[in-house]
Amino acid sequence: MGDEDWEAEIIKPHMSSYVPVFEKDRYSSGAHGDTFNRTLASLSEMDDGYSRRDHFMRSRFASGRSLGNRDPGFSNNKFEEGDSCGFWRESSNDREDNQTRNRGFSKRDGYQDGNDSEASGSFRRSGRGSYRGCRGGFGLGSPNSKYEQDEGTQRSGGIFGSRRSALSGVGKGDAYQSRSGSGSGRGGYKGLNEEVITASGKNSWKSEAERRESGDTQGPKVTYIPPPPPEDEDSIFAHYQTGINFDKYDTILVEVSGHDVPPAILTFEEANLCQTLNSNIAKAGYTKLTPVQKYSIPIVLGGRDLMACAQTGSGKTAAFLLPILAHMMRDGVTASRFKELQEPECIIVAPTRELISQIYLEARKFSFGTCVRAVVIYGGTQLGHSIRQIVQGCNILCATPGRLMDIIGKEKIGLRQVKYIVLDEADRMLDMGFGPEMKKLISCPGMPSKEQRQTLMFSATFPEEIQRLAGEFLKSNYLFVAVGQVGGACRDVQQTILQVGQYSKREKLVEILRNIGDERTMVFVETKKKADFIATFLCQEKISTTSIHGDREQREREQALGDFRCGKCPVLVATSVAARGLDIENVQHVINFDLPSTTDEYVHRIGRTGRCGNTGRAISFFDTESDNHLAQPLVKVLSDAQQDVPAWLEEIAFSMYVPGFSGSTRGNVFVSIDTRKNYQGKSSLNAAGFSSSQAPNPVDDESWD
Ligand SMILES: Nc1ncnc2c1ncn2[C@@H]1O[C@H](COP(=O)(O)OP(=O)(O)OP(=O)(O)O)[C@@H](O)[C@H]1O
Repeated sequence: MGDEDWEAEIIKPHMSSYVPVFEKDRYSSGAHGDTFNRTLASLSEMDDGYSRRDHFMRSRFASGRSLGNRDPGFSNNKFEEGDSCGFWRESSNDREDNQTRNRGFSKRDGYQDGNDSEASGSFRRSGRGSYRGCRGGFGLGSPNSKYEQDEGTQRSGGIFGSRRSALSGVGKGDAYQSRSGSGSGRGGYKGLNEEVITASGKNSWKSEAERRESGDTQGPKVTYIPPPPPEDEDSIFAHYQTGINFDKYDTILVEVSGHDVPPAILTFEEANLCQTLNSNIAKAGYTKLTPVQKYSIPIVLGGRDLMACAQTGSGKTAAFLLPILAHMMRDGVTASRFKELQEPECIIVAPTRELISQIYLEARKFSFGTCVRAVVIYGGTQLGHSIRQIVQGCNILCATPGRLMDIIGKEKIGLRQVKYIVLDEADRMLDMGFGPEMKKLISCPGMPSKEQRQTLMFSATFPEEIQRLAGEFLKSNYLFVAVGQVGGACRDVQQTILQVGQYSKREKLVEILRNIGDERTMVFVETKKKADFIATFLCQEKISTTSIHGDREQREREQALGDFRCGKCPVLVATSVAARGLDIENVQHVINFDLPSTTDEYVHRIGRTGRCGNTGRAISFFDTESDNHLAQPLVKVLSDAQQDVPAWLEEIAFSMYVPGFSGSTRGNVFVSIDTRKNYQGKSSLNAAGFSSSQAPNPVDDESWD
């Protein structure tokens, strides 16, 4: 099911999330007296969860199960948090696992059971945030009575800010006002990436639409209207510089498999784009193609379906946007105008709100000066606002899955004209969490069949089992582009693994952050509660910190990202909701306070730094009490990325040796390939690219259609 598209906030009396109680002016961080305040007493209340889960639950890196909790302990410090082995027990809805856990790797451990965590089934996750400008279409301020109805018009800080400049629009004052879960009595908006807790306290697997139908709606409606992004040209084209390693992209091996592969292009000129697009590319500061762009642009221009896998931060967004826009321009797309039912030519979906907003801003940037109008809609915002954006005209619809399905259900979007569907973070979009929504999307009435549309999938990770599912969405002769090692970590990120026990993690974190100074750092933790807790703790230590996770309201999430982006809060504590896709300038460090449960998640997390040829650092805390099962795959990730592997880690990996783990297949967590090759055998490898491969036509294999 769905995404993060919950029009209504769900207020439940018995949510199991801990709700921190913030007390004004106790502690503060951030420039304008942002409150990140909570009483110590409240911290001591956090004993309702976070128990040790047995280690079977975390049996393997990449196993379908959540890898369990790491009891952070923290009891031997000035906070008294619950029982002695942990500061709280992890509640079933606290974990904010990401796709890979959701995905489940059923072949080995089976899919995770229903309500084990957010990772399971229908969760949604959200988050990614940050923004840059936008042009028409946003907001147009005044409420439209027709859609406004009783939804209210709350406005507050938003995610649309210039990349360079701080988010000017952020609402004041609440850099940290976390409302985890519902204990506050308001439940907080539940993103589509997040569990919904029903009145019974059970996780709900129903989509918002389903709940409405069944009368299972409660709580006030979401009224948040994101502020429009800046519309001046400078903001629209704001960008950061490519890094010293940008040119090294040329040396990465590229593999293309499939039939009749169009030759790669070497320059933007070769793509033969229209003048306006070329001018936008230049204004965006792009002078040279990245490898994924060299290959994907001609493939998409050639009308082919594509599954592309390239390292984090290497320009996948432009790799699909530019050729789609070029096609639309060539096909003589007409300016869309106000209509109750809009029929976009292109639908782009991504798993989190902040990511889809980022993609929207890219679409707006590249379509600047054309008649193509891009629109973004996502959960956690007022539905009427989404509708108002759409009815004004929509050629490219950027959406999170749940809001998209809601809008289609409301007949504001017709699908007959759809020529392009893009799944960004495609492995996430096809896993257990979002896969069902995506299937619904392609079987919606009016949606052109896969033979009549172009379907494009992009990600840095592409597990084989997900690739197989993707066959349902793609024409049988789709092409598979693998830049470098599929699912491999970006080599521009220097990875360090530190042995840190759970009781020492906070101390170590503070030590590292003090050394880092003001450099932008993302700290990943495993649960929403812990995100609150660690952010609070850091603020108390006078380290300006904000946080993002699925229990924060959308406005808060956007503000948190804005504060992080502009440097007001140089530390962002995040759950996996922020692991994918966020493209924030100058994130120099990623710290895995808790290791994630899968290598895919690890790769995405550390990919928030070291982007676009820039270098970055990732430090991960490895707790030998709970993380030993991760040693083997970690060694693999490190060595594949040509990083130093600590001897102690190798020893643990050796001691945990799993017969059959070769490291070369994705039993295989790390390396995926075009799964069709398993059957067909042929492909070719190109250095820096310029040849391509010819695999037998997959249509020959019945498992592929
Ligand atoms: N050819 C290029 N020249 C200069 N900058 C580029 C080029 N292509 C992309 N970029 C910039 O590189 C950054 C990363 O691009 P993008 O977000 O598309 O990466 P990605 O591959 O989608 O990453 P992730 O896997 O993390 O989602 C962006 O700021 C983008 O504007």
